[in-house]
Amino acid sequence: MDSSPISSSASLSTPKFRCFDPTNSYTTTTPNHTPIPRHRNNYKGTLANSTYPNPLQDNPAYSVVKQYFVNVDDTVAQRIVVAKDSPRGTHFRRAGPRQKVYFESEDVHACIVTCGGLCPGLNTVIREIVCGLYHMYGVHKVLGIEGGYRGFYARNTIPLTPKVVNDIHKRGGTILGSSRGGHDTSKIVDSIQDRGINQVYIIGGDGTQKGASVIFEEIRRRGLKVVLAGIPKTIDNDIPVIDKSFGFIAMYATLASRDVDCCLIPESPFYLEGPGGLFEYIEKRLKEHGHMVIVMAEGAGQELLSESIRANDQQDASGNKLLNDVGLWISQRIKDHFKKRKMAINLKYIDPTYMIRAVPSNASDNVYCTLLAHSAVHGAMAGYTGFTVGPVNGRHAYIPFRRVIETQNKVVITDRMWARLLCSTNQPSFLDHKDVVGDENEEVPQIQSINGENHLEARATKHRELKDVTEDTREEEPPILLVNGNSHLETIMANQK
Ligand SMILES: Nc1ncnc2c1ncn2[C@@H]1O[C@H](COP(=O)(O)OP(=O)(O)O)[C@@H](O)[C@H]1O
Ligand SMILES: O=P(O)(O)OC[C@H]1O[C@](O)(COP(=O)(O)O)[C@@H](O)[C@@H]1O
Repeated sequence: MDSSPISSSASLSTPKFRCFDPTNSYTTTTPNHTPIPRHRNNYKGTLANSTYPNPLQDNPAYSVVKQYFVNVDDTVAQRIVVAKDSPRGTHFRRAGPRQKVYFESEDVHACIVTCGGLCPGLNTVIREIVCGLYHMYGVHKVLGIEGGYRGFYARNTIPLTPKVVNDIHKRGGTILGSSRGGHDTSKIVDSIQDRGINQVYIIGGDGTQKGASVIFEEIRRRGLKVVLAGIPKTIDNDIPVIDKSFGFIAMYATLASRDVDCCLIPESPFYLEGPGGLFEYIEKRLKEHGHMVIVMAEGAGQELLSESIRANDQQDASGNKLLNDVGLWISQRIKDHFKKRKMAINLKYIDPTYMIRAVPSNASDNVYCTLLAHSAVHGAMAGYTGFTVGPVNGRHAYIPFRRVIETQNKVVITDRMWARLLCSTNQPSFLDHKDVVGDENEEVPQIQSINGENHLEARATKHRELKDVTEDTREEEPPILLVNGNSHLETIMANQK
């Protein structure tokens, strides 16, 4: 029986379910204190007791593994660096196979859905959920829901077997299709209920996890014995708590490729004109090297657009704000600037969007996606529910939906990783030391989190007003490659050759 301190069996709200800590996590106050469960309300992070032996114990592939099963008491700490006598912080349930499982294999009827924007790796996750269920747990009823959330009530389904998914990880996109919008909680849960599904695997970004959380609440409200597992994907790294996700990010692509001379991201406001501005840097770089590559992440420099252009409150079907295409606007500003300075340049602007989003995943993401999928399967088989799986400080954990939807991850531009990028490109930071030092008593966040950077915005605005100070002419046309979106530079560079 599961005797985890974070899954107290003390309070039963219905005869069917055991009542659990709402976050599947707990917080300790001091190093010596016993874990204190948080919010002991009516949240249920698991179905009833796991009673069946895990079929993995008879699997020859795993019989060689010492201590293969994860102790039900094991947790993963969200904060691993803590000052003496400071709170220990939140702990999450450690992911992995349990000695006892909640479901008997033949009783499982699982389904998989992919939602939101495409991301390299979706097919790998689908493949590994199907193969994990089949080969590790002997589960043979797995259904693919086509076309995202709306597919639950409006589209077809595909039976998924290891044979069907065998090669899909070599292809981009998702074999199930995806969509934005169309989240109708009632209809989705009706469909889950009508089809007799008891394990739901939902792969998607922050919007998808929000949708999953609402479905989870409805499932609970109806008292259904259905587990819901979220697998996070994100092209823009905005899911908090987890160390990383699969997909591509302008910052990491820049760091990895070393081909980029300047990477512009929304978290780091920049300005065009005057000392320390983008134009000055472009000119310097072109004079030094004769060419340069600028990467613009989606959403970078929105604040540079005038009020009239920015007055765009449109949203996509999922409610995401539609961003303006700053890349095109900046391309024109760069051209105008150098024309005025009588310096000939040859600027090529490329917006790769789905060329990036729809490529197959790379080797490292394939392995990462496999771990995510297997962790989700182990959790679901053990009867855990309402979680997103992901690595926290390097160890996979089951993170309650609430934790991953309450905030958005951002790049912290006063962290070492952004400094590494600045160091690798040599681009200006668009900051002064005094902007960075700020309040010396301010606590450095341990994970990337939302931080108010308004002083940076103010400075960027100030510099935007500055005018050119020198005139110069050149005859050659040094090329600039401006790459927009969440860039996968290998693709871009290959397309250029
Ligand atoms: N707050 C929300 N509540 C319920 N469903 C949501 C919510 N936000 C997004 N969704 C649904 O999740 C799906 C994916 O969301 P979207 O924002 O397009 O992509 P992503 O998951 O990649 O961020 C869509 O079907 C959308 O309707
Ligand atoms: O590339 P598309 O389909 O136009 O979507 C753009 C949306 O996707 C995002 O880049 C987020 O990607 P995710 O789908 O990974 O959450 C948003 O920032 C933006 O709203």
